[in-house]
Amino acid sequence: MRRAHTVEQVRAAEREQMARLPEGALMQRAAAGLAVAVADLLGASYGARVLLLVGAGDNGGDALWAGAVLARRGVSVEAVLLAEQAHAEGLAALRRAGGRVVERAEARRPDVVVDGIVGIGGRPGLREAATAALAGLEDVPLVAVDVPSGVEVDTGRLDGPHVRADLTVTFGTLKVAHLVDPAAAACGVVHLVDLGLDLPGPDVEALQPDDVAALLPRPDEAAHKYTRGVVGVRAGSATYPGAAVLCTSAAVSGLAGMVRYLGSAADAVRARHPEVVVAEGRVQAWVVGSGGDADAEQALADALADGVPTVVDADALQHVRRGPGDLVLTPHAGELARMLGVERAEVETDQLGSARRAARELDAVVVLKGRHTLVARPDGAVRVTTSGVPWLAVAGAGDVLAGMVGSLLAAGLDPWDAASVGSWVHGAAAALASAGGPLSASRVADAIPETVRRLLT
Ligand SMILES: NC(=O)C1=CN([C@@H]2O[C@H](COP(=O)(O)OP(=O)(O)OC[C@H]3O[C@@H](n4cnc5c(N)ncnc54)[C@H](O)[C@@H]3O)[C@@H](O)[C@H]2O)[C@H](O)CC1
Repeated sequence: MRRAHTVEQVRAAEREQMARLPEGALMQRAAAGLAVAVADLLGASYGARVLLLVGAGDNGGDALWAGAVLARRGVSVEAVLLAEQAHAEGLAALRRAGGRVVERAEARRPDVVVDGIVGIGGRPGLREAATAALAGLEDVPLVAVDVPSGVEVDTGRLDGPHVRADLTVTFGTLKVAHLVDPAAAACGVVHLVDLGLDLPGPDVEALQPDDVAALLPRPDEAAHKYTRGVVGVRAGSATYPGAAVLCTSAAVSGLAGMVRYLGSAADAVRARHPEVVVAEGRVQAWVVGSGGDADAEQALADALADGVPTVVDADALQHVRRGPGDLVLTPHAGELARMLGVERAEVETDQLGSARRAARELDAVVVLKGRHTLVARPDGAVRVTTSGVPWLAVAGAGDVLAGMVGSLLAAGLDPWDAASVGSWVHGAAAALASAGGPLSASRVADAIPETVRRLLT
């Protein structure tokens, strides 16, 4: 499990650790890890050029101390100071090692830029001096210290100009901005340097393959189709029969024991999946709404009347009301904006806050689909899905996700586990189906069994 903590949690843990260590030891650990990461990026150190952009605080101190380590390895290190003051010990160390402080205008073109402007002490946006210093370096590989300067660390929001990093070297623990978009997309590859911090429970977390494997349902020796769970699908319409096929393609991928389908696309579903039972009957979970069009409201009412966990997708989402029952809602940003009565841009800017608000207000698990899909629980717990690929942004992908989550609900996972495991497998199946290239939603559904096999063997 990857865990991300808030600035307050990190600072408290750092204070505890600093009390146990000699003065400055934590920063030395951080700087040493940063220097190794930059050296790896440079390849050959000797004669390479590194430009440090240094802010007023300890984030700049990390950069200066790392610069001193690199300078002792033969790297040509120059530092541009962007504030009235800079970390005194770090500055002295850099100069002792042969590094130079220069004005931006006289700095030589570097092989790597190190963003030590601000870290977890920064407010969102960039000041004029930072923006000016970054100008002209857009095509130079950039390493952010702790977090890219200008992002909102605890929410993942991007309010104003910010640094876009190729690599972010962070310390002690991940921060929320490393996992939650849109800030996560500005971090590049995130490398964590361990500081030995004693940390509380995380603010957000990201399932890893071993976590998913541990949560996936497996049939035992006595299993039969009913003990493995029956998932019902009420999806598709005369306008969108294909959504029913895609939704059942994922539901029938083998994680539940049986799939029932009720709706107007029965012929298309049966033709593609003869194992799907097109008849009324008991189910342990429903999936409603994918391609539902005008049928969605009645389909939702009929499904909710059964009082079983229900995935609500697409056209059924607008009919959801807060109420009893284990609901998993699977909106994209536009659908969530309509549900919350806000602009789409607000949801895209504050994905974490929007997902948490909807989960709390509707008393449901909310899956806010995106590059890093968020899975929010009514109590505020959030998991981030990092297994996907940009190629997954295709029509029908949401239909497949809904069917996937429904099958896990029917198999007995609780709504948060079903939604976060389903989202993770959905992303991983897309990565497998993509293999670096384009894909269709059908191929994602087809890749689910192999994705699960690779997790379980
Ligand atoms: N404390 C430790 O043991 C360790 C800290 N590490 C590094 O320290 C930074 C956090 O340092 P801090 O001094 O608290 O804040 P910053 O350096 O992030 O910010 C400094 C300063 O900058 C001003 N400021 C705020 N917003 C902006 C802005 N948008 N633009 C420019 N300047 C801004 C404000 O005055 C701030 O106080 C942490 O990220 C680590 O890099 C070590 O890594 C680990 C040990």
